[in-house]
Amino acid sequence: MGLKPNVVFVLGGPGSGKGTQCERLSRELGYVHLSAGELLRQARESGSEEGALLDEYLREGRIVPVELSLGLLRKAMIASGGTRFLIDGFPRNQDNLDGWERIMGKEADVTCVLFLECPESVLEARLLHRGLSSGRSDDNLESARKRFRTYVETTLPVVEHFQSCGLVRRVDGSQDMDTVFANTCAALSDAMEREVMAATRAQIEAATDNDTAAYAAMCCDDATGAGCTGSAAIALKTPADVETWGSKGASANAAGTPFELLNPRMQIMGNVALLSYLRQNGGGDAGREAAVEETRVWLGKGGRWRLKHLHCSAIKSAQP
Ligand SMILES: Nc1ncnc2c1ncn2[C@@H]1O[C@H](COP(=O)(O)OP(=O)(O)O)[C@@H](O)[C@H]1O
Ligand SMILES: O=c1ccn([C@@H]2O[C@H](COP(=O)(O)OP(=O)(O)O)[C@@H](O)[C@H]2O)c(=O)[nH]1
Repeated sequence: MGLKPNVVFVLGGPGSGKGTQCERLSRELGYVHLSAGELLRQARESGSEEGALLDEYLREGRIVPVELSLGLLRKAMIASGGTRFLIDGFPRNQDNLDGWERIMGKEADVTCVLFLECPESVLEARLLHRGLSSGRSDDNLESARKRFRTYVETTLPVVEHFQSCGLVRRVDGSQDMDTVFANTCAALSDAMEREVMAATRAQIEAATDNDTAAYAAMCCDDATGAGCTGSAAIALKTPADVETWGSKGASANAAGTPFELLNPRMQIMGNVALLSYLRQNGGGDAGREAAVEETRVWLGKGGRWRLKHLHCSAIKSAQP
């Protein structure tokens, strides 16, 4: 099975700093940032037949039907080629949430919901200030107040829904930008750890399926592997490299061999993740059981996690 896209929803009142934080998170942590509002504004400008309708929705701060917003988001997700997304300003109401679950529920995993909390007075001041240069038809006092009401009435219940699922990470959005950024990074760390575990599992599954192309597609251009090859680090870039790596006995796999990752330890430093674990290969057939100590260094870049380095050392006897 391939790697499902991982999604972080970023919610908060109008002007709470969603776009500002997402832009920096995408740059520094390697996510693809998609703003539902921005995609709708682009669609409005594109001269499509929905343009006039969209203009009214945006000006009034009303939430457009999910078929439209989610259609744009889904198209942009596919076009990006990424697997790690910050989806900014969506889902904003029950219709959005139902649409997401119906259309994307099985296609993507929501790893967390980043929620920027900010009092209305701060939001209002920010939007009026943004209105001096944004050119947005909704950055005025009247629209701002309507958008805030919509946010309270329809978006907060969505946040409560995610809260009951244990997915919400709250951050005080009223602090200065650097402090908010540091707090959002901390709030995202467990979601990033889950992304890295999922990427690791997907890559090992590619190995056990002998899918060298899928394995290589998850590697950086300068990726290397070292350890039980008995030699210096070798390149791990192309499917042929992956084949060589496997033929040196590095992976101790047979096609479809089940495996377990025991005692995982992870450290995330910006867009670098370091993961060590004991891989127990099992299945019980033909004496292929073996344990391998592995360390994977992953780099979050361009909307994906890519393997930078793999070190492994086989343990001769898997059983204590
Ligand atoms: N922490 C902050 N402190 C002060 N101003 C901020 C902060 N975060 C964002 N802003 C400013 O407030 C305005 C709204 O931020 P933005 O990121 O566009 O919000 P949103 O996407 O939630 O509507 C922008 O002009 C932005 O520069
Ligand atoms: O999923 C979405 C996201 C945005 N919008 C519309 O786009 C506007 C602007 O949203 P954005 O997130 O860009 O800005 P914010 O209001 O958070 O500053 C909203 O008021 C809505 O009218 C929408 O209908 N559906």
